[in-house]
Amino acid sequence: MRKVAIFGGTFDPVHWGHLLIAETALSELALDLVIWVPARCPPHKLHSCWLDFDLRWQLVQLATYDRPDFLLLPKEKQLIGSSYAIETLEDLRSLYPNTHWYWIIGSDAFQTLPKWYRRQEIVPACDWLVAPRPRCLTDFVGDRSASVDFLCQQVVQQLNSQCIEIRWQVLQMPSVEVSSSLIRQYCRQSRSIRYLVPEAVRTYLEAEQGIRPIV
Ligand SMILES: Nc1ncnc2c1ncn2[C@@H]1O[C@H](COP(=O)(O)OP(=O)(O)OP(=O)(O)O)[C@@H](O)[C@H]1O
Ligand SMILES: O=C(O)c1ccc[n+]([C@@H]2O[C@H](COP(=O)([O-])O)[C@@H](O)[C@H]2O)c1
Repeated sequence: MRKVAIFGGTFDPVHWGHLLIAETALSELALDLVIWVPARCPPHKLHSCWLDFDLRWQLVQLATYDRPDFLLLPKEKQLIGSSYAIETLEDLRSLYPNTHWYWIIGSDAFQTLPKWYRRQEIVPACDWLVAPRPRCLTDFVGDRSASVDFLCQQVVQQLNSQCIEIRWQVLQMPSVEVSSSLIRQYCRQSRSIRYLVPEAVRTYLEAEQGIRPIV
């Protein structure tokens, strides 16, 4: 049976943190494939995106094009309207039968799982691979991996109280502070985003969007 992970995100824009997470999942779980799914219209983000869907998709393509085990979901396969996880999974299941499914997610997004649309179906359908994220650990001192475990256990309890069982594990990787919001902030402040995003992403943004300075 094939082992495939879905990596959903807004990717506004894609950054090195995303690539590190996908790479860690691929090698730690010996996955066959990571399918990147940029959300056309993220269901839970109140603010509109900085970059439009076509550009966010194109930047993920630039960041992943040289990796045969990273597959970017073609634009035309992307749902029009809200990008609910269960609908993404249902579509991919029909394309990839005989597959064991994983879902890659940061620990901040994992904390929202007890509120996801049709969670009774999406949660048990995948193994959840949680990437530790410093921004949801600000209240903790000391052992950070223990803190991520603690946060995840709280999510498990909330799900269990809704009679939902979950299979999950924390990815073994250094936690990294980089985020799309930080990239957007740096761009607004005309600060360099070199080494925060792949070079091809940086140069494309600079050329297409006139984003400066990129020293
Ligand atoms: N540095 C990171 N460490 C761990 N998980 C991350 C990191 N960056 C993104 N993720 C996870 O990757 C997935 C997609 O993230 P997304 O595209 O929303 O980027 P983001 O950096 O979280 O964006 P923003 O800063 O706008 O919220 C989410 O599950 C998110 O938690
Ligand atoms: O299905 C849902 O209800 C749902 C609610 C919140 C987030 N998601 C998914 O979580 C993934 C990460 O979202 P984000 O905001 O961190 O980019 C993305 O694939 C979303 O479709 C899904």
